[in-house]
Amino acid sequence: MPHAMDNTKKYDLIAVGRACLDLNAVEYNRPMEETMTFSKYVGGSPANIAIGSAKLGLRAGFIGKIPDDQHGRFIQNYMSGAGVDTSHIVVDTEGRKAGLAFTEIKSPEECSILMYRDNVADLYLKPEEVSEAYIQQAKTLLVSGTALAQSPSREAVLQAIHYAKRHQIEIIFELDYRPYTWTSVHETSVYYTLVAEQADIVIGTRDEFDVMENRKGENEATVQYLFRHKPKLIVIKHGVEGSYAYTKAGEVYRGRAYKSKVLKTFGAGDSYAAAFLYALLSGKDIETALQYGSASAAVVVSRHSSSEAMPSVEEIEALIRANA
Ligand SMILES: Nc1ncnc2c1ncn2[C@@H]1O[C@H](COP(=O)(O)OP(=O)(O)O)[C@@H](O)[C@H]1O
Ligand SMILES: O=C(O)C[C@@H](O)[C@H](O)C(=O)COP(=O)(O)O
Repeated sequence: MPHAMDNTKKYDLIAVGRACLDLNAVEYNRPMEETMTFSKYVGGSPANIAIGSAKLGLRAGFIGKIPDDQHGRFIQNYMSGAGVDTSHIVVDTEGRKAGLAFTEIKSPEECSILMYRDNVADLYLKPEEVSEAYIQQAKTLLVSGTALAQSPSREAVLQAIHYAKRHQIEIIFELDYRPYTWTSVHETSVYYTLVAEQADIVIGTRDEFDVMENRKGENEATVQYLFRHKPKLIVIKHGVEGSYAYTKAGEVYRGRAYKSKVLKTFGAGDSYAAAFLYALLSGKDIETALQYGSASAAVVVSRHSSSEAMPSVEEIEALIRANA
């Protein structure tokens, strides 16, 4: 990370995409139909990553659009209380709503998410609402793939990427594939490929890279292709099987998942990304960053939420030490 030690930058990471609500089943181990109560948390993958990395001590900012209602104000207050700069979150003026993610916890292994994403404010962020001066103050720009699903959010993200490139800000692309937001896998593949080719770091699950390639692929072929373009670091996650980090120089690192008392499986990816990026941006090596990501995910899958559950540096380091 060339900018890792650049202290002239006001922000370590600015995330662009959705800040929404998670409504997590309070009664576990039963289907959604029988779940009567839900707890409210801030959610949305890039918001979770910004919150998680701020909790770890990164200076994080956020670009997105929230509704002009109680939910929008809850999101903004929570994020700002968590230490995320919310000065460039735009408030919608056209009656759009917050995205909702109801979670079902049927068993620790069997979890699913029911998303309500019609007319959601986040997908209406416009390119003219993205500030070049703000992005210029960041070491890295984290782009969520879901924000590419529809216009004008798609153009807003492409605009943000253009500003980042203009000012040599590193681009991190989190594939963050949410099928309900897209109308066609071909379209997803086109935009994912376009952005992945321009990013410095690409992070996703094996399944998400398959969506990008629109075929069932293999890690070797994926990285070989992307390394012919801009990426210099590619992280491919394989759930409980762990994850791999590939560098353009040809190194391959394996991160193993830590044992955890799993309550639910969602939140793993966002907590992994927050801690992995925290470690890299703090100047740690890739092997250590993989341990941070895995440890952070192991903590979050044992807790009820994705955002509120994000661990501290001390918790992550204690878990790594305990598994050394
Ligand atoms: N059940 C689990 N127990 C412990 N760690 C897990 C578990 N599931 C995932 N992880 C960790 O979280 C990382 C990301 O999980 P993964 O399921 O691949 O991503 P996503 O949540 O984005 O689908 C994994 O590489 C692993 O380190
Ligand atoms: O990203 C969303 O809109 C939903 C998230 O807030 C939710 O907590 C979640 O699904 C996180 O899952 P992950 O991708 O496994 O981290």
